[in-house]
Amino acid sequence: MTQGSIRNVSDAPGIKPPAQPGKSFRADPVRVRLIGRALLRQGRSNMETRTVEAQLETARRSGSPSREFLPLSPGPRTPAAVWALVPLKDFSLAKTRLADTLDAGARQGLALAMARDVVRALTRACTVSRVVMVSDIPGLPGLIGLESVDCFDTGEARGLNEDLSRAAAWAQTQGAGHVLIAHADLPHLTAAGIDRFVATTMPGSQRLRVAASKEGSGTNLLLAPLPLPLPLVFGSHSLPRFLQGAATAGLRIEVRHDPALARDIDETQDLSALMADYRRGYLAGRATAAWLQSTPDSSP
Ligand SMILES: Nc1nc2c(ncn2[C@@H]2O[C@H](COP(=O)(O)OP(=O)(O)OP(=O)(O)O)[C@@H](O)[C@H]2O)c(=O)[nH]1
Ligand SMILES: O=C(O)[C@H](O)COP(=O)(O)O
Repeated sequence: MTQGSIRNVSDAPGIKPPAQPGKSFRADPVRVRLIGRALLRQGRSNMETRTVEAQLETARRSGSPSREFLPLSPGPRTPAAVWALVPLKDFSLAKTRLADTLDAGARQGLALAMARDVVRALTRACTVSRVVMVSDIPGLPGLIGLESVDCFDTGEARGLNEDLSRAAAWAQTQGAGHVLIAHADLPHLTAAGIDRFVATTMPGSQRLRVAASKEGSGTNLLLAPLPLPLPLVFGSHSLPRFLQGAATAGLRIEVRHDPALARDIDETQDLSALMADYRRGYLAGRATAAWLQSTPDSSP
């Protein structure tokens, strides 16, 4: 596509037109910036889309070694060993709530970048023994590009909670004492923040701990003993449901409202805040920063 062919927002690469042209377009600063960038960079987003797709295609071709779990190297286990589980759905299906702002290729790129950052932070946390991605994405370890990360291959789609429950049960058979479930859309996550969250886990403790999302209704992190003492209920407004589940089971659950753990990226306004943080140098996630940096007018 050439510059001359971009006539309006819907022609701009990487950006979808607002659902209600005019109204939401004017009201939404992040969309304005994104559209401005798209007009400036013209075909670049298409190029990025191809880059992400090329990576995905390469991963697909190489495939996961099998539908079985990737081999894990044996290591010392203690009853308190905390294993991180990061659920990941197909990147082409991710971040649908950003569909009014970003096209499919851009959403894939952002989802992959944030996943890399979350996984990286977990691998650096002293309190986490092992990091396992829970997914059916072929070749995922290669896509994430980090060593010492494992993948629990979920096989056919069964849904987030079922996938995580099975991964948690398997982790227990491998020696995990606790699981730390971390969603993949937390680009502000740092090893220090994770260690602060996990630090006081006691061997054999039946307590649960959750990190609330910024709205206070979602569950960004869950630390739970194994076997899981309550059913997983991730999804919309999961936090009150976790609290209810713990109350029903007579379990103690601690809710942390830590700004460093609260900021998931779901909606367009989250993306706007993310860009503002990035510009002020307040973004921990390097891959997400690179994704933002790759737009010409976001450079300092
Ligand atoms: N393994 C697995 N992971 C999932 C599944 N559904 C969602 N996830 C992951 O769970 C986390 C929370 O996902 P959601 O909030 O449902 O989806 P999202 O892509 O972040 O955003 P939306 O598409 O806008 O809802 C993300 O890390 C997803 O990749 C699933 O069925 N299986
Ligand atoms: O339980 C949760 O909080 C989630 O599974 C993630 O939901 P969200 O993406 O709507 O915050």
